[in-house]
Amino acid sequence: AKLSHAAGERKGTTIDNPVIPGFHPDPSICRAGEDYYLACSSFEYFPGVPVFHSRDLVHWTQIGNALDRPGQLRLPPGTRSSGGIYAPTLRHHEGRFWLIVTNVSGDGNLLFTATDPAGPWSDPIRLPGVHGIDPDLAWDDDGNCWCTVAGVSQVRIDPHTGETLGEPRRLWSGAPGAKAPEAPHLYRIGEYWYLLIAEGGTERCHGVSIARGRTPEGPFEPCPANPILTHRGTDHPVQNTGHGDLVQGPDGSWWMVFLGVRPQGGTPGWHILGRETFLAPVTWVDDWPVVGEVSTTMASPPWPLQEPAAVPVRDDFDLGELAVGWISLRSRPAESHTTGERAGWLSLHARGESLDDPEVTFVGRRQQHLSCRTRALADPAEGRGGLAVRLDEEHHYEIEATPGQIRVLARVGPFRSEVASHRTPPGPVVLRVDTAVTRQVTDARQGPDTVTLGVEDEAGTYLELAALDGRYLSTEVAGGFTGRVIGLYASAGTVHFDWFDHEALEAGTTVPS
Ligand SMILES: OC[C@@H]1O/C(=N\O)[C@H](O)[C@H]1O
Repeated sequence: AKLSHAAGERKGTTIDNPVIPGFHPDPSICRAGEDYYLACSSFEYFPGVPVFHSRDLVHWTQIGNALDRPGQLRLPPGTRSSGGIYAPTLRHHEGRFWLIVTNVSGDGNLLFTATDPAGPWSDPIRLPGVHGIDPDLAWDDDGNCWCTVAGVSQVRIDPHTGETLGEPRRLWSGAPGAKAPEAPHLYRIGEYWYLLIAEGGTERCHGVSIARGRTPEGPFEPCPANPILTHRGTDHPVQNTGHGDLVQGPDGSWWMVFLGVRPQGGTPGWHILGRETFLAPVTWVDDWPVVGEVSTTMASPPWPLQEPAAVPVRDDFDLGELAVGWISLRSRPAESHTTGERAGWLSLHARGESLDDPEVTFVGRRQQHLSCRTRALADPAEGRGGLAVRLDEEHHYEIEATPGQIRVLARVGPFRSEVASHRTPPGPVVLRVDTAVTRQVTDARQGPDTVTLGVEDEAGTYLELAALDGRYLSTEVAGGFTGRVIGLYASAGTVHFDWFDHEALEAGTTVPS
């Protein structure tokens, strides 16, 4: 089942940015005819490397995950949160799709190919001679394949065998003293080879710079206007902008996808959805790219937009397999996640004893809306489990059901607490989590949002059990490279879930603070 994102709705002549909201960082994009494909990093989550399709660069539908077999994606239990799969590069060359990515939790740099980006992708081609993260692929007219990595260095490889051909060479590494030159992408555009990089690190100082040369190996001269994109030192609503990739639009114009965050609340601002995928127009001056204005509402590209079908609010697990947008932690053993054991229900069998455990049976969706409501019908008769908002093993809030009892639990760093407890009649129960962004910031100490957790009785009457400050489930507090994932878990025995609702809450929907 495909998951399409209603981002970028056309209101008059504007579209919304980010074009792929929620934790979709390190976007890499390629064009194949009239189709666009985009891949993102995925860290400790399985399946890995979500792949999206678009015909208009504005509306993106997730069509699969490139790494959806254990043989492709090994994330052993020791894989730390924000370890695992770092930034990918996705390219289309000679009728084939190529994906190169780093698994920093063991396997290093890996190359995958496919004829259809929705999958299946190949088993990994290992690249033992390629050292460094953020590997890029580019081919020259002589058929040489150049692999460039963060730092920035480059080596010629045989993409069919993974063999490195020749010694790695250092290339241009950004402005003198630039921190963390990474996310290199090499392009042949017109008479130049361009080397695009990110620098400054993926936080508030992030930016994009570029250099050009006459050959894929350089030498490269830096653009006098570097960085060509950064919001460092500004109070722009979109921060941490960087890690870009260039693409040509249907009309030949140029565009950049890149990551950014939307801090909420008072000062310094906390981002809760992770690093999201944004789009910006690019024009050329003296054969140098100039990135257009970045905003959360931008002028619509000058071509017809192709809006996909809206994402259904309810997933009722009737499809016999989980939709592509569902992600689990590090692995998804068939025996712990079943759809069909109880017809039309998702059955989760516990492994770890709580969300503190890297092996916990958890399956969730990336939170994509600043304000949203998530509900699920859970039957805890044979176990213990519920609905959680997770950032990592040390930062999560959950509402947990056992037969006849509901508890709200919170873990923030070293602190664990049972925030609330409530007796319920035996049988299935509707669990609910709302997140509501702080709209009116009247006090700099206000957090980004409020997370409320509660239950609905048979009549649908909602009983709120806890309202928690969302800053503790933000990257500014927890660190890391990911964003919130809202999902279902079992921490003992078996818990069955009949359905899962996830929907945006209208702006201004208030939940008590
Ligand atoms: O997103 C994970 C890594 O973080 C980075 N920059 O901060 C690299 O470009 C990504 O590979």
